[in-house]
Amino acid sequence: MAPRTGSAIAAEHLVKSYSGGRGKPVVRAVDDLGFEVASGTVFGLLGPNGAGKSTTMKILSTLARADSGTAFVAGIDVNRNPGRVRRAIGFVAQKPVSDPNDTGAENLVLAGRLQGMSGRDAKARARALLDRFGLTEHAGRQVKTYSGGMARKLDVAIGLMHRPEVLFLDEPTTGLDPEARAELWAELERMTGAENLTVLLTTHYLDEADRLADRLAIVDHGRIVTGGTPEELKNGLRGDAVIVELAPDADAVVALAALERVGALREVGGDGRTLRARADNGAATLPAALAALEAAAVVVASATVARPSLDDVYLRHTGRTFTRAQESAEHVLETAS
Ligand SMILES: Nc1ncnc2c1ncn2[C@@H]1O[C@H](COP(=O)(O)OP(=O)(O)OP(=O)(O)O)[C@@H](O)[C@H]1O
Repeated sequence: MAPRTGSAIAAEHLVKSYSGGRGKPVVRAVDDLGFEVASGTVFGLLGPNGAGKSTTMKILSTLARADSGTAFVAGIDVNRNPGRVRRAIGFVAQKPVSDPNDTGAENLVLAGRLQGMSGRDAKARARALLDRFGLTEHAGRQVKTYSGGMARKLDVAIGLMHRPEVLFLDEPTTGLDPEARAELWAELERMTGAENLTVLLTTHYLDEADRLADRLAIVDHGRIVTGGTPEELKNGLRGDAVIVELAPDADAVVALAALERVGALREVGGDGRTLRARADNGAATLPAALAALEAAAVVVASATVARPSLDDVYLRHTGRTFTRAQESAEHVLETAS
């Protein structure tokens, strides 16, 4: 496959398996996965822990080799020319890369020098990036004194030192508090506009994908289950979500049957005490839904109507809510550790 003009990333039929270790089955982390990212755009890979996002990113950034499939990054074949790909990309991993005992400015200049920049160029670029990320007044402080949000911004700046064409951001805001997340989102939005960068972002936060990604792909069990702009994905669902939270002793089976009898509701389903359905006009349908539940002697704790969210998109394509998928992935990780 040759990359299409205008696409900064083009991946096709990628497969990567890991041995599960002593007597355990092989894990197919990436399973026939492919997508394209237009130059100068932000593309999000959204999925719960273990979906295969990091493995995909590692293949595209040459840190891992696919068992099969092809991938071009910045027009370069990752299998044939990994060295050239590395020079064209920046990679911001989940773990910090800065030296905690050096200052922010020292970390940036060192990163630039390692990438082959002259001392003067590295210092000028470091100054510009410190300014862009609001770190100028902290430039002379050791990184170990930075807050989590500041250290994360520095990691992104380090990834940008050598002016990459494509930036990989692996779960950029995991572990940050809500305020630091919001601040980093704003910085990332400004940065992508100013640097004419292509960004591939992985995240398990629905709101992060919704806010930052021009287009996104939802990944589940190593495969892309659906993709598009956040708006396209949400509009594809037609109608509002009607969400009913049952009281603790309510019978969920009886409640589901009652909702299924309401003509204006479709896709009625349940996840524990939370029941969900779709309706063309959620607000107009809610009274009938509540009346049906009352007639069936089901006690309701709360009921809401919402415009479609990416969680609804995820549910439609995978059969489970994102929160449930994330919880079960975390359970697997805890059991394994
Ligand atoms: N080096 C490895 N050896 C064995 N199994 C691995 C390895 N790396 C990843 N896996 C497995 O491959 C699957 C996909 O993992 P991957 O890290 O790509 O998912 P992810 O969506 O990025 O999740 P996370 O957000 O937790 O990083 C998981 O089942 C994981 O346990």
